[in-house]
Amino acid sequence: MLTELERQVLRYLKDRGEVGAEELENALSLPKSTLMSVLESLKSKGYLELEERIDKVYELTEEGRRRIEEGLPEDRLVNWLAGRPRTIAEVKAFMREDFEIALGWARRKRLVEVKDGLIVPKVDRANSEEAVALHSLPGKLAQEIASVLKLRNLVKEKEIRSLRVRGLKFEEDEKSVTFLTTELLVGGKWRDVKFRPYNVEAMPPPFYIGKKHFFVQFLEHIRDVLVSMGFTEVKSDYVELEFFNFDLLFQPQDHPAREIHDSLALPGVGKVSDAKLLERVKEMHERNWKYRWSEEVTSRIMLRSQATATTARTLASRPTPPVRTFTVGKVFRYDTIDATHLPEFFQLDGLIVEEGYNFRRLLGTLSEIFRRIGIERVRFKPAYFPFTEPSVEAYGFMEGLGWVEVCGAGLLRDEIMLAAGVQGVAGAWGIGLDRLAMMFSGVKDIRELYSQDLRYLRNRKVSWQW
Ligand SMILES: N[C@@H](Cc1ccccc1)C(=O)O
Repeated sequence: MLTELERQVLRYLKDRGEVGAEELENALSLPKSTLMSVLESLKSKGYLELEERIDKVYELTEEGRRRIEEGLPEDRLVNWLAGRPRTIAEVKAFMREDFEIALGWARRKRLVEVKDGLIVPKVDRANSEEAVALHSLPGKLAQEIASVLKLRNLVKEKEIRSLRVRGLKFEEDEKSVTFLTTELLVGGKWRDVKFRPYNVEAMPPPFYIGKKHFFVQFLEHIRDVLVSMGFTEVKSDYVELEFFNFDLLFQPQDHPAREIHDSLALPGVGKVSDAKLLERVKEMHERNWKYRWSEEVTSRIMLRSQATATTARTLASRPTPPVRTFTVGKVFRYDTIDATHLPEFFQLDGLIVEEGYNFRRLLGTLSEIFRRIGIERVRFKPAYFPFTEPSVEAYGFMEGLGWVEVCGAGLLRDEIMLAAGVQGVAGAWGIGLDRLAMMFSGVKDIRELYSQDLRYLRNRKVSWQW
């Protein structure tokens, strides 16, 4: 069965046989894309043929446009002479910079000859065929004249593509049968009807099954990696006391990270419920940093700026070693949004507390995490964090990107372990997850990780391999 549009096209073709697609487009006032799909469909059903044509047309160059206004130099020369011979000097004075061209072409075309220092016209007036041709542009040109004009840099070639539509059948094929019915079978009528063939190449409509956001998939993959290494996930709230975000982590109260332009303060205050812990932290700050520690500052609330705040809370719960916990969560920092920065992003922070844990084992733990994430080559560099000693930064090698900073880590300071009242040696680390996700998914703009555009998300994939 043909659609109404297909029938319309056939009706138009019936009287004309062959037309240009552009003509059809205008006659039926259809958008080009619609017309094209109708034509393709009719073609596949054998109603018409399509032929793409490439026509050469010519158009004026800048110079061509100027010449056509003033007249070609040789024509101007002849028309100025108006049948009378003139001296070369006179002609030069009139033609100026066009003298050579004018004389050259006029002689070649035998419009003038040069005799005894005079330029003698052989015709009274000139209007060369080139000038006539130029006036007809843009359009087609005869081969010889086209090559002359091209040589004189007066025209340039342009290709115009067009589609010719040639009708083959103009009446709709007799109706074909799609389903074999009992009636057709019993009556034997199936012998006479025409069956419509299956088109096994037809594209089915896309079917979108529900799936997780690719960034969520990535975060879950990271969780699986940590769980596979014997870690337990812990969580805490976005709204955090400065106490856990900073003080318990040995970050002094005048530390620049605590400034308003770095972390996001919230109105109101909270309370540290463990008075003894509070007392020990106060003592730790005053003894080591030598300043008057303020309980007011530590009670302020903020959007946590590092997932290490969750680690601090884990320590404050005084777990008995061995401890292996991690947290995957959002953190917040004041920042201007661009392709690589957002004021909120994800961190993975981990904690290991064990008897006899040490720095070398920490480096081993980190290498193993990265190996399981898919980063085989890791390098370490000394670093500084207020809460760890010694501290390192880890760099992972990624194809096409080189060495990329992937993590900060270290052994938690004794001061912190003492204040928290936890036995053993603790290794801690923080990994920025957004950048890793960008690298694994090939996303160039961090904002895409948070995209809610379904059309975009349907085609987004993360691969766990490089
Ligand atoms: N919290 C640190 C990373 C870190 C975590 C744990 C130990 C050492 C470093 C950051 O955000 O930069």
